Amino acid sequence: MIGSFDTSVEDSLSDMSNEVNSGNSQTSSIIEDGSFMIRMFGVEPYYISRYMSGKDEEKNIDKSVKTLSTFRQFSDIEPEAPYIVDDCRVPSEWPHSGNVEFKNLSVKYGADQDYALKSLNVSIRSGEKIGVVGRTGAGKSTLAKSIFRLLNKNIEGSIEIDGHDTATFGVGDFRPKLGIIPQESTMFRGTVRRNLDPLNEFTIEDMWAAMIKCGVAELIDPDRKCKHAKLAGKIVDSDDDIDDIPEDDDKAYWERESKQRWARSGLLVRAVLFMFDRKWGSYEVEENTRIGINGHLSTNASGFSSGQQQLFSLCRLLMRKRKVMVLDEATADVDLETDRKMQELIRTEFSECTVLTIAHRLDTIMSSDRIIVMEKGEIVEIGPPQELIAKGGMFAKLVQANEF
Ligand SMILES: Nc1ncnc2c1ncn2[C@@H]1O[C@H](COP(=O)(O)OP(=O)(O)OP(=O)(O)O)[C@@H](O)[C@H]1O
Repeated sequence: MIGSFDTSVEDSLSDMSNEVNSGNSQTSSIIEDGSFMIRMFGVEPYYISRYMSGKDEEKNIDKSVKTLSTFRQFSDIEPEAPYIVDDCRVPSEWPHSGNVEFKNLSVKYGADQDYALKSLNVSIRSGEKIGVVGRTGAGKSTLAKSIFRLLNKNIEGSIEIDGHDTATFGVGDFRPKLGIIPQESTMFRGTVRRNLDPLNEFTIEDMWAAMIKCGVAELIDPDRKCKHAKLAGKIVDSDDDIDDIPEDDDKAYWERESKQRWARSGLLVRAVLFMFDRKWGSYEVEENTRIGINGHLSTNASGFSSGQQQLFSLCRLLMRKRKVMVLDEATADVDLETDRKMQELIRTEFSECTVLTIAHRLDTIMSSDRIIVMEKGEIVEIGPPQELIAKGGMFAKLVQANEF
């Protein structure tokens, strides 16, 4: 996952920091021993010696000191729960149904702080779609974090998934078996492919199919040129002659294409292109473009809006369907129309999965099987949305005020 050490240590740390924030267990476990990294890269002694020798320009020194302090921050991170528990490994088929049970779950962020969740008791059936609502600070995200055991201490009670208390498993064992779209989507420096499939688990066809379903294919293939986008049949007419279309990662083709275009262009056009953009035509392989599955995202988000980044997160989840999934404000940054399409997609694609959807927007959760209404860390109402509205309680008031 942390594959960009070749670019610069600082970029990698920034990527890793994002991954940790998004709950990536693999990275968390790697950085939990920061001193190991310092030893591994020899960064601290290296920067100190450069700093002391006074040969660096001021900006390099600043960068070095910044990097050093980043390392120190990582080395201060407290190790989380064991990554793997040898005598309690996750069964290969777990979770097989997706029943989730919160039993007397209480959570605090610190020993001297108030409970953020208070004695939660709720059973969620396999395949149920649950909307979780409540005002700001009600405890919705804490509930999501608890499912992934991102809060390790000050937890009382248990969360059982298909009869197994998740606290008995190593976090590195069980987290990958569940799916999440966190509040803040993460994109990494590198190719679109790396962003969708950092562990090289999927085919190009899987990626295009997911991107088309989530409506992001056109963001990375605006001219509709990539073969697999065409093969997926939704981007261009089906009677296109696809034999002449290259593989997405056929670098030689695109270089040839680029030269041919150059050769075909008239003198005047060539002069203009030469002056303004010598790389015209180099399509899939051009550095620092986000075009095509091998297009590069030059910075973490590379010009994608936060809503578009959320759609990419949904793509990842679509490829890695899990029996239990949590969507924490996963479509909060997209417009209403796109949100509706995404909810429809979630209902059809994840029909057999248990999905907890945390949302402020009424529309996002109205078609849920049941709604959990939270207030000050407690569940104050639970039931099908229409029943709750008819009951005239807190959910009805929230709906009335459209205030989530
Ligand atoms: N990292 C933290 N450290 C200490 N307290 C926290 C932390 N994160 C959340 N809390 C507290 O826990 C309670 C529940 O917060 P939580 O983020 O779960 O609410 P929420 O319902 O998700 O809110 P929002 O709708 O604004 O996202 C709040 O009182 C909040 O102040």
